[in-house]
Amino acid sequence: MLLLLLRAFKHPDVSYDKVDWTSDVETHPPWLRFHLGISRWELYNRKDPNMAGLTHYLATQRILSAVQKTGGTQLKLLMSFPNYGQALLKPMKQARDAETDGNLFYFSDFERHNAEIAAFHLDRLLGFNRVPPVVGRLINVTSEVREITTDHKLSRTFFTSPAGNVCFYGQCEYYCSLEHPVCGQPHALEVSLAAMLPDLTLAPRRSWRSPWRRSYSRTKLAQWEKDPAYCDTVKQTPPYNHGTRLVDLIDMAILDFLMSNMDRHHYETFEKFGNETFLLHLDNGRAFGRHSRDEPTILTPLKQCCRIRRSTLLRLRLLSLPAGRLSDVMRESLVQDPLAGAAPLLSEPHLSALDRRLAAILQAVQTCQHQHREIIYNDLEGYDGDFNQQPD
Ligand SMILES: Nc1ncnc2c1ncn2[C@@H]1O[C@H](COP(=O)(O)OP(=O)(O)OP(=O)(O)O)[C@@H](O)[C@H]1O
Ligand SMILES: [Mn+2]
Repeated sequence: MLLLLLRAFKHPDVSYDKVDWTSDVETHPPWLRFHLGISRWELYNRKDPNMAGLTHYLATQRILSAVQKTGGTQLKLLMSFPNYGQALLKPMKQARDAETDGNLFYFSDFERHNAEIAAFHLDRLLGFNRVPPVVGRLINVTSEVREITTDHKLSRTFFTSPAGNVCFYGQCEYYCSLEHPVCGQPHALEVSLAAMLPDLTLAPRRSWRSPWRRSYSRTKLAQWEKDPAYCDTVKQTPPYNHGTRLVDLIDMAILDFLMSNMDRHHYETFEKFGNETFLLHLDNGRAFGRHSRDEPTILTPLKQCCRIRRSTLLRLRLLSLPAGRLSDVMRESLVQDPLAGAAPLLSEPHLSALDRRLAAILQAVQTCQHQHREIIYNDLEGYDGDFNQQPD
């Protein structure tokens, strides 16, 4: 008892927990189990019982510190928990059902916290498992950011708005100004929290420029937009000329088309796994901006290359059947998020846009099948797994 009291005295509220885990997995916190479970082919296993623990952990752990995360262009915070776990926070900036202004270019769009959450669910339902787990959480910007931050550049930007809400804007390249505040109501703010990947010193990552990157210019077209045979060149260029890299890029285009994300300029891989590994689907904040129209150019890699993984095609077909329609399984999956109680994470028009876009992908595959003989990359050879079953 005395020992406990002494420990409490030595470690007041603001400190980290004493580390008492061993090499026994049972003693590991959820974030460490997540890190140790990363494989060459996926970021997590859909059936891993730790996944529920991890999301619950992110949604409920006491926040010990909040600092701005450098790198990238928009405001993000790095949150730390008492057991040394960390999460990347993106704040709510606009109402969930606000549609991106049609006069804004994709590179001027805000990031959306609900897009980060929905992208994690969608990626998992597609069987990719390449987005770090993300949950929604209602935080108190005063007690869980302002009062605990050691980041002076961040704390300097706090203010009380004319409406009486606590707001801040931080420091970053875009939208970090008094004109674009992030505001609580008056303290409560919806955010997304993504599990942090292992530290770069432990698991260095490589960043790859997407061959189908947009020009990020109002006037310039990218090469792929001018050359219909662009994929012929890509197919001959390492690492796209070997293994699963090209079909993985096409998987990523399929995910992006479904959620209308035009901002996939780069992607990352874990260096340790070399070129034979999955692609991380990080940064989905600009997805789900518009439900009333589709952006066909996002599907260009599929249309130009006419290649698709067999497992992906089977999953897409399954999700187009009335019994397991994508919009229905997404709706069901998203209600598990803690923020779903406030309002659905994706509005109905966004959900039905998923079904419409899925039909467009299957149509594109069919068009390919009329033009080419070998479009399917058989990644299921000798595999009698569960790809024909409903995703859960
Ligand atoms: N879950 C994560 N764990 C660790 N690092 C991450 C995670 N998510 C993103 N990052 C890193 O943080 C950087 C910035 O994140 P993100 O791309 O989401 O922000 P951004 O402001 O949209 O950036 P950009 O403007 O470059 O697109 C990424 O390049 C990535 O390397
Ligand atoms: Mn981004």
